[in-house]
Amino acid sequence: MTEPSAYDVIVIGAGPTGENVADRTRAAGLTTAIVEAELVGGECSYWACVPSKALLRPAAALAAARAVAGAREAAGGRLDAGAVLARRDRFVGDWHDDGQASWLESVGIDLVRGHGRLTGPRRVAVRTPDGGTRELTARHAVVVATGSRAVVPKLPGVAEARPWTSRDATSAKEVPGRLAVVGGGVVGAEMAAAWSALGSEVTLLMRGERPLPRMEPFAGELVAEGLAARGVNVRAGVSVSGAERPGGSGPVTVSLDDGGRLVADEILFATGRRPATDDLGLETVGLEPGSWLTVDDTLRVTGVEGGWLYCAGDTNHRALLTHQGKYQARIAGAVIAARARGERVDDAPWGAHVATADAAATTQVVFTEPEAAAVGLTAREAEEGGRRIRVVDYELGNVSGASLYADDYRGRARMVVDLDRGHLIGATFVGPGAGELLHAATIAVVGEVPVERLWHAVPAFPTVSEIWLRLLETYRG
Ligand SMILES: Cc1cc2nc3c(=O)[nH]c(=O)nc-3n(C[C@H](O)[C@H](O)[C@H](O)COP(=O)(O)OP(=O)(O)OC[C@H]3O[C@@H](n4cnc5c(N)ncnc54)[C@H](O)[C@@H]3O)c2cc1C
Ligand SMILES: NC(=O)c1ccc[n+]([C@@H]2O[C@H](COP(=O)([O-])OP(=O)(O)OC[C@H]3O[C@@H](n4cnc5c(N)ncnc54)[C@H](O)[C@@H]3O)[C@@H](O)[C@H]2O)c1
Repeated sequence: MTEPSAYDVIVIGAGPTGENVADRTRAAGLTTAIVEAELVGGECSYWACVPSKALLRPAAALAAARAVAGAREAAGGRLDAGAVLARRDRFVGDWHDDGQASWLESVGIDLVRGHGRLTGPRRVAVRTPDGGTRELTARHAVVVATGSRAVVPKLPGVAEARPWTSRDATSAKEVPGRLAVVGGGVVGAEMAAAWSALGSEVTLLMRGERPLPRMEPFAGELVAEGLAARGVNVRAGVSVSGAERPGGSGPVTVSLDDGGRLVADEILFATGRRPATDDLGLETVGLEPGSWLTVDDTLRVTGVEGGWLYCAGDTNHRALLTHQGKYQARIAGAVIAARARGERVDDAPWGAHVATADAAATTQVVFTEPEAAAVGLTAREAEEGGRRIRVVDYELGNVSGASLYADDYRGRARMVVDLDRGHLIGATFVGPGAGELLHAATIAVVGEVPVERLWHAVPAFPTVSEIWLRLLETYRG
């Protein structure tokens, strides 16, 4: 038997999070191996963020031109679905990871291809593609960054009906004639928007009243209106009870709990995620296989003796977003390096070694038409957390910059101010291009900038950012 390869740090999973942890630990001088079972770059690069945004962007560009008289007349045609899919394919490198793998090599991170499993404290065994096993040991830390997988509910006939998950919805090579989308979360809303723009007849089936239930209610309302205006049949308050695709081919018949039926060519389940931890050897270190891993603010998994196990990205369930995973990765890399060198860990809120923003300032942009962008707490979350708040709303269409940006611009903004602390703790912007308004709000929340000081941050005329002036004027009364 060959000796295990010894590293300072082993990262399991080379998605955006794993790559960034490895980059930080090797930059700190720690020898680092990264284990990847599929493609370096992870779900985000090949079956999630990147292909979904590549599918959505052409529709947004066309909608932007159509929203301006004069340009509208030049933008009368339909999207070229073939060209959109080809552009998506280029963005995902045709599902090859050579570029990302050679970047790992160029910076001195060892890539071990195969499925990684913990076999005990600081030990990882990798089942390699040639059927062999490689044993690795870590002097300082093992980091789990294995991400998450789509959940498909166990309903009668659904598995046999070969449903789409987000992987199929982002990698499909043809536009289905009719697409049923189950679930009104972010994946459901974005994929309904993308495929309807590409020519599918889309029905969005949601259990709740509106899409995007985690955002301010007006976000879901405006996004539902936007989807309906673009031809999506948005059906609220309905649950799927089963599906049937006789012989596994041809159209799928979807049964609904109100007794109704729906026939589609494909059915997408966009019904949430589960952690990719079921075959990870968690039981060998006293943890529950298949569970989300609980971490402290330094990203160290709680309840593991010796404190050598870390978890960042989707798998810790703090915020299932690429940019938050990468933020956690930067923090985890710094913490592991500090502990390895025996340095003091700066774990006060907003310190160098804690992911404080996960709880206080998570950001998200939903790339529907209109876009919905949010940072920090919603009014409801703030109230449930016992904060004394003031909520200020303003119609984005009443800002001159917005009316120049698009005719009949429709959108809304909200800021949530903590009255005891005197600064923003949340903000939401919904409207065409609203995603680009978000970072100013993020800086105000993270910087805890007093509202009175924001009065001196003068937005340029005539930009949509003048929304800030209007929100502050409304706040002052
Ligand atoms: C359709 C869709 C669109 C999205 N759009 C956005 C967006 O626009 N913006 C955004 O911020 N977020 C978006 N997300 C969320 C985003 O994709 C995830 O938050 C992100 O991918 C998480 O990164 P990660 O590195 O934690 O995990 P992943 O990207 O899932 O990477 C984990 C990696 O670990 C590997 N792995 C798993 N188990 C093992 C093992 N045992 N051994 C070796 N390797 C293993 C996997 O193969 C994978 O490569 C989207 C998600 C979906 C589904
Ligand atoms: N632009 C972005 O930032 C972006 C885009 C896509 C995904 N993501 C991230 O990926 C994660 C996964 O997204 P998602 O949309 O799959 O999950 P989600 O948890 O956001 O939404 C899933 C939705 O499905 C519903 N649902 C669950 N079971 C159901 C059932 N049996 N029938 C009907 N509805 C059901 C839930 O009520 C929920 O509204 C999210 O946390 C999101 O943050 C981000």
